[in-house]
Amino acid sequence: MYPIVTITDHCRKCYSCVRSCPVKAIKVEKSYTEIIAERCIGCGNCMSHCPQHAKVIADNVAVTNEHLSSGEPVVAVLGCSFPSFFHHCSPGQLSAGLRRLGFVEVHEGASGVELIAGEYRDAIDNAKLPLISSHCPAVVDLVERHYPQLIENLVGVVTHMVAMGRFLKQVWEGKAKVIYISSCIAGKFEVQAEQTKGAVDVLLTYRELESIFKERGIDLATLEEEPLDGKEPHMGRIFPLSQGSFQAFGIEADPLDTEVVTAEGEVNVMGIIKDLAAGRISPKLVDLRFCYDGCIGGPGRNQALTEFSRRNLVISHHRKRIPYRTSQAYLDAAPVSLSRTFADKYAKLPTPKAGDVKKILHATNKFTQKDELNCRACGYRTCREYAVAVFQGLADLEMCLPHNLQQLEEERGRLIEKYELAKRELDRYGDEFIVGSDRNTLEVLDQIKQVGPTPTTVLVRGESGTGKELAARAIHRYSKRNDKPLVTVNCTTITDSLLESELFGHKKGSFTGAIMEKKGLFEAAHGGTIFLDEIGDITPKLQAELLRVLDLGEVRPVGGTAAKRVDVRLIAATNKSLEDGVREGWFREDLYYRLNVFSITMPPLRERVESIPQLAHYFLEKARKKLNKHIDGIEERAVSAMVKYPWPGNIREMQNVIERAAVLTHDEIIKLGNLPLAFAESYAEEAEDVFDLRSFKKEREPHVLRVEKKLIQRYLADAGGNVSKAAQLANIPRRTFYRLLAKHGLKGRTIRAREEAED
Ligand SMILES: Nc1ncnc2c1ncn2[C@@H]1O[C@H](COP(=O)(O)OP(=O)(O)OP(=O)(O)O)[C@@H](O)[C@H]1O
Repeated sequence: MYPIVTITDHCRKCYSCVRSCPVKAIKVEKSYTEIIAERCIGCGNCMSHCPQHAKVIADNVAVTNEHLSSGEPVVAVLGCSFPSFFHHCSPGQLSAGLRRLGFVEVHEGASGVELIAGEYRDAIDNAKLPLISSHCPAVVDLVERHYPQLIENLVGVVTHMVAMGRFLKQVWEGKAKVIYISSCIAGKFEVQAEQTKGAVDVLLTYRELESIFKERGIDLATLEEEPLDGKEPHMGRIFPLSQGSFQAFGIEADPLDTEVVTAEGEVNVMGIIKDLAAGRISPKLVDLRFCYDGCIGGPGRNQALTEFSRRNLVISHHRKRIPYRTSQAYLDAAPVSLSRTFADKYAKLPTPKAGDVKKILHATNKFTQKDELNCRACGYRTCREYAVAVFQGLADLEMCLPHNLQQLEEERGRLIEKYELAKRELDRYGDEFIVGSDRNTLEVLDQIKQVGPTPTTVLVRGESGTGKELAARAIHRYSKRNDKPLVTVNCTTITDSLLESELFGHKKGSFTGAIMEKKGLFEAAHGGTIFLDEIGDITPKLQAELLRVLDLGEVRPVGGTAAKRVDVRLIAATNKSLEDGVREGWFREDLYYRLNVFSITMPPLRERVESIPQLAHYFLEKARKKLNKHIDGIEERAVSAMVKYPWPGNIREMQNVIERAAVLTHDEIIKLGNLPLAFAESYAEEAEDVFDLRSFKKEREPHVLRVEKKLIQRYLADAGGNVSKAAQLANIPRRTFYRLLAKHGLKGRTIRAREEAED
C-alpha cells in the first residue's frame, strides 16, 4: 500500500500540497489533488501542510494487530527519536506497554545506528566520489527518483532501521516479525523497496502506536517498568539530533571542514543535491536529512513539543540508565550484511516544445511579462513553472487564481447586466398581454400571430402610448426565439454617443470612461430579439451601423476593428413618419426599406372605443394590485365619460388616469369625480345632448298628434263614417284604428255628421 493517501472528500484544492511538494509529485484531479507515487519521496510535506488533513499516512494499525494476534513472535523496535514522543512515561513503562500488546521483545533502533557506524567510517575512508549519506530514506528516494546521476554517490549501506531488521531476523532465524516504530514516513517506502525488503515487516508511527494503547485502555504511566531487549546502545541514541550522526558514527567533525558537509531541511538538502548534480561542489561526504531538526523533526513527531524540548528529551534519555535484559543470543550474534544497492527510479515527464508554454500562458490571459504575476496561488513558484506543469498534465488551467478572479469578475458583470435587463423588463411589463376585443385590436393581434414565428424584421408604428412595445413583446413571445432574451432599447433615452457603445459594445480605453471592455446589447440579445423603440430618432451614423448589422449579421464594438457575429431579430418602432424622414433626408432610404419589411400599425384608442370598458377594468385590476386597495369597480357615469373622451395619450394615458383615480377615491368605487376634469366636461356635453333630444321630442309631439288626428278624420270621412272601411283605406288593423279614434276622442258616424256640420 502507498504510504500517504488522500481523503478525496476532504481536499478543497487549496494547492498547499502542490506548494509544499519539493519534487512536483502532486497531480491535480478534477476535485482533489493526488500524489504521484513514482515521483513522491515520502518527505510528508504535503501532509504537514494540508489544512484540511486530506493527506494522511496509510493506516498500519490493522496490519500490526494482525501480526500480534497471529501467534508468531513479533519484535518491536523503537525509533531513535522515541523519547521525544513518549515523554509521559519511562522507556521501561513503554516496554511494559508493548509487551502487553503482545510484543515478545522491545529494542532500541539506536542500536542499528551503532551497527552501521563502522560501515560508514569505512565508506568514508575508501571514498573515490563525493559521498551522500543514505540513512535518510527521503534523501535516498530523492536521488533514486529525481537525481539518478547521483546514485553512485550514495553510501552503499542500509539505514539503521534496515540494519536492525536484518540483525533481528538473523537472531530469530527469520521466525519473528519486526515492527519498527518511528516518526519517519519515508521509512515506509524503504520497508517496501526491493533492495531493503524483508528486513522490517511494518513501519508503525508513534501516533499509530499511541492509538493502539488508547484502544486497549493501556495507560503507560501507571505500568511497572520492564527492561528493554538486545544490546544497549550508547552514542546511537543521539543520532536523531541535528548533526548527531557524526557523533553516533564516531566521525570527527570539524565545523570548518569543507570536506564533510552536513545539512538538514528541505531547502538545504535540495540546494546541496542540486550543487552536487551540477558538479558545483565535490566534498568528501555530505550528510543529509530531509527533515529540519534532524530525525526529531519528522512528519510523525510530537507536535505539542518544541524542537528544544524534543532535543532535551533525547539527550536526557541518552544520559539515563535504562533497564536492559540482553540475552546471550544477541551477544553471540554473527555480523549481518549491511550493504545495499540502489535503483534508478527516474520517471521522466514530457518536456514542452517551443510555443507550448506560451500557448498555456495565453490561455490564462498572460500575454506579456507583466501579466506573469508569479503569485504562487496555484502552488508553483512561477507562472512559467505552472505552465510547464499544465503541459505535463500535473496541473490544470483552472488553477490560476488571478485568471479565475478576472473571469469571475467578467461573469459577474455579465450577470449584473442580464439581471438589470430582466429587472427592467419585469418592472415595466411583467407578463402583460394585449387587451381588447374591438375589430382593430383583433386585426393587430392577427398580424402579430402571423409574423411572430417568422424571422422577419418588423416595424411597429402608431401614436405614443398605443402599445407598440407591447406588440413587440407579443411578437417575441410568438417567435421561435422566445426562450432567448428580448432586449429593449429606447433610442431616445441614451445620448447619441453612448447609444452606439450601448448597442455594439466597446473596447477597453476606446473613450474616456471605457475602463473595461463591455459587450453591447446586440450581443446580449444573441439568439433572441432586440426591440429598438423610437428608431426614427437615431443619428445618421448609427443608421449606417445598424444597416451594417442587418446586412452582415455582425457588430463592431466601438474602438475595435474585429467584427463579432450576432444572430438577432430586429423589431423597431416609431411614432414618426419615416416616409417623411426619407423625403426630408433625415432617415436613410435603404434602412427604411430594410426595416419596413412587415409593418404593424397600432390603432389609437379613439379607434378602439368598444374596448374602452374592458381596458378600464383591466387597468383597475392592475392598480388595485399595485396599491393593495379594495376597489369594487368603476361607476357607470365614469365609464361613459371615458368612452366619450378622445384619449390623446392613448392607452398609456388611460392606465395613468385609472391608477390616479384609484389613488384618489375614498369609496370602493371609482367615480366620475375621481377622473380629471376633462372627463366630467365630456360627460356634461353628452348629458346636454340628451336634454336637447328631450325638448325636441316635446316640441314634436303636438305636431305629430295634430297630423295624426287630421289623417284619421279624413279616412273616416272617405269611408262615410264606416270605421272598418276607414281602417281598410288607411291600411292599418281595425283595432288600431279604433285605438287611434279613442286616443283623439273621435267616434265613427257621429264624427262624420259633426264634420259635415262644421263644414
Ligand atoms: N392593448 C393593451 N392592453 C393592455 N395594456 C396596454 C395595451 N396597449 C398598451 N398597453 C399599456 O400601455 C402602456 C404603453 O404601452 P407601450 O409602451 O407599449 O406603448 P408605445 O406605443 O410603445 O409608447 P411610446 O410610443 O410612448 O413608446 C404600457 O404600460 C402597456 O402595457
